[in-house]
Amino acid sequence: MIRALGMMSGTSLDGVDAAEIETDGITIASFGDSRFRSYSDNEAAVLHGALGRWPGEAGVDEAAGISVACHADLAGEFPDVEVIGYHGQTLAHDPHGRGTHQAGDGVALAHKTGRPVVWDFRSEDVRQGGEGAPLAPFFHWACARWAVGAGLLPAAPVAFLNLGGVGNITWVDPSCDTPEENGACLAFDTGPANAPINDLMRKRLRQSHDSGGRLAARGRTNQSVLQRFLAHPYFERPAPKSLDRDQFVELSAAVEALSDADAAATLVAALAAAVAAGWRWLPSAPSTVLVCGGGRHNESIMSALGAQLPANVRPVEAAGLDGDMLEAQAFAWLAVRVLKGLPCSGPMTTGVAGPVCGGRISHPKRSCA
Ligand SMILES: Nc1ncnc2c1ncn2[C@@H]1O[C@H](COP(=O)(O)OP(=O)(O)OP(=O)(O)O)[C@@H](O)[C@H]1O
Ligand SMILES: CC(=O)N[C@H]1[C@@H]2OC[C@@H](O2)[C@@H](O)[C@@H]1O[C@H](C)C(=O)O
Repeated sequence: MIRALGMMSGTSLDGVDAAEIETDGITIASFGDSRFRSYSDNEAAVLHGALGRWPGEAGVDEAAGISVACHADLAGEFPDVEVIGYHGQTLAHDPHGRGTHQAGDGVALAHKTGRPVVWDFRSEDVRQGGEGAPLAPFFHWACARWAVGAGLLPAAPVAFLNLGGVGNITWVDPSCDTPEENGACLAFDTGPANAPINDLMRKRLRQSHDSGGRLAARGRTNQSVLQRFLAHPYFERPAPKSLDRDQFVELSAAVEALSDADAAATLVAALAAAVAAGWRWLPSAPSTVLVCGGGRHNESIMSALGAQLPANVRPVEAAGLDGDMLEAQAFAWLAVRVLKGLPCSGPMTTGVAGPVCGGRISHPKRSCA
């Protein structure tokens, strides 16, 4: 077993999650400590300013520097880990065009932390024709197996719905022995999740998010905005498929004329309707949807999902897991898979032709005695 630290800074741009697990890259032996470090206003402003940019473009080096500094800070709080899985900050994602761009530098992080760093998890999948995202699905398989083993889930297909800046869903059959085998997983990004809500709150009310979904709870969904949103061709595309953070900019533009509460309510309804629109791509209807990511703290989102999905909608804590740290844990687990040469994605998670290992391994500089 290897003690690994995973660090994830997601598309909601709120900060960096760090979590430790012990694993052989297949089984989860134990979950360890975790921490969150939020971005300062200045860091968040620089990262927001660099969204949509590619390596070499203005602001990208500064964003990468912020990413390395924040991650090095956090890693210092986990002195016992043997390897670090470092996702980096996604600034742009265009898998069938310019590629995928996670700002950061694993070489610099390895030097700063003195630990081997596994990073650049998505590029190889994209290079081989895949979406490069989502990558947490194989870990969802490991979590489902862990929860079944602990008697917290029945050995039946279940879905994990992650609500970060963007939403992504994984259908998992925990009776499969490997995540890459046919029929084990099916995954895709569902649509926008917290990113447009956060953007609305920041722009109109100078708040980072709609705490508890209280603003949305006071509003009414604008049906014509919702119907226009659902006419987007993305929903007709079969899975696997992935999204860039701001691929649905027209949704944010469409709520501009609405009151604060109606705009928030409409964005929540759009999130839930997007998940419901993706339901048809699942191999079978799961009886339970386990929700992870910050969106599960938004009660308006949870009740909209409960109303729209033909399944029990529960926070992932119902299966003994930590919904705030699942993605960071995923990159710890994936780092160990990369070290062992095991695949991190496959045809049913990113649409790539065959299983892909991906990731780069950077070692700290050795000083000469
Ligand atoms: N108490 C809360 N009430 C409402 N929303 C919340 C609450 N806590 C967190 N959130 C939402 O969840 C977001 C953070 O979610 P999370 O940490 O899962 O995102 P991420 O890791 O950036 O995303 P991604 O999955 O896209 O990589 C916040 O920006 C906010 O929008
Ligand atoms: C390109 C990119 O960073 N995508 C993120 C984003 O945030 C959620 C969703 O879109 C998912 O596809 C992915 O993150 C998670 C960790 C994943 O790869 O599974």
